Amino acid sequence: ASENACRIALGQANQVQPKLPLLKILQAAGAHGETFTLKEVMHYLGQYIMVRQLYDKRQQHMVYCGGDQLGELLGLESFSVKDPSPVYDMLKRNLTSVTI
Ligand SMILES: C[C@@H](c1ccc(Cl)cc1)n1cnc(-c2ccccc2)c1-c1c(C(=O)NCCN2CCN(C3CCCCC3)CC2)[nH]c2cc(Cl)ccc12
Repeated sequence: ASENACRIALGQANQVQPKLPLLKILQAAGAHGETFTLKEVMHYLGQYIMVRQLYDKRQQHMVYCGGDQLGELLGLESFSVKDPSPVYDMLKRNLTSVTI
C-alpha cells in the first residue's frame, strides 16, 4: 500500500536485522547500525572475507573459513563462492526481517 511505497521511496524497504554473531562479523568489515539491505549484508561479508584474507590467493573462488567466526556461522571449513547456497542457509538462520 502507500506506506510501502513511502518506505521504498525513503530507501527503507527490505531491511534485515542480523543476529548478534553475524552483526559482529559485518561490523568487523566496517558496517555501522543494526539493520541493512541484503545487498549491504553481502557486500560487508565480501569485505570481511577480503580483509581477513579468507579466500585462496590462487583459487580466488575458494573461501577457507574454518577457525574463523564466519566458519562457525556457516558450519563449514570452506566453500566456493560459485555455490552460494550455504551462505543463504546461514543468512536464513541469522537474519530477521524488519517491518517498520
Ligand atoms: C558474486 C559475489 C558473491 C556474493 C555472494 C555470494 Cl553468497 C557468493 C558470491 N562474489 C564473487 N566473488 C566474491 C568474493 C570472492 C573472494 C573474496 C571476496 C569476495 C563475491 C562475494 C561478495 C561480493 O560482494 N562481491 C563483490 C565483487 N567481488 C568480486 C571478487 N573480488 C575479489 C576476489 C578475490 C580477489 C580480490 C577481489 C571482490 C569483489 N560478497 C560475498 C559474501 C560471501 Cl559470504 C561470499 C562471497 C562474496
